[in-house]
Amino acid sequence: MIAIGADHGGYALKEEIRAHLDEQGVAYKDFGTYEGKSCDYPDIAEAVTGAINAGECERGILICGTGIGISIAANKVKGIRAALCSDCYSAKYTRLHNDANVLCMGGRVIAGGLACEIVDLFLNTAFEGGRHQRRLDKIAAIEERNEH
Ligand SMILES: O=C(CO)[C@H](O)[C@H](O)COP(=O)(O)O
Repeated sequence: MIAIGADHGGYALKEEIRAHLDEQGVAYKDFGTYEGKSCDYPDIAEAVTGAINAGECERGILICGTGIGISIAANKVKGIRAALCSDCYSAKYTRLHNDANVLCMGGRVIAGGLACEIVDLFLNTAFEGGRHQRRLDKIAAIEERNEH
């Protein structure tokens, strides 16, 4: 199960991605926003990352206007590795090397066709492990050391 969410800046792109996921037969849960009205991206980031950390969803897709604010918010949550992607190479390698569990995109930055290609790579590429696991362990250790 994939968690998906967007603020008003990402709403239109979220709807395009939902249609794409429906076509592909990918199961997802939509955490809003459910209309184009102004809302706050940290609330959406917290809902989607909460579903991942609760084990309800495996991975998430988050969209705001630039993708930046929502990725900053998502990366505040322990255990979340959120990657802002605007190209296919980054989407592939953030799975291979970073085991990213949240994909972030900018609804005011990229078009629907490219975004759907990015989503497919994010969902269908496996983590490589090996030396990359050592680096993820170091990221987790930073989280532990900076917990208050
Ligand atoms: O991209 C974003 C955060 O990084 C937001 O979508 C953006 O800041 C919203 O702006 P506005 O309220 O002017 O529509």
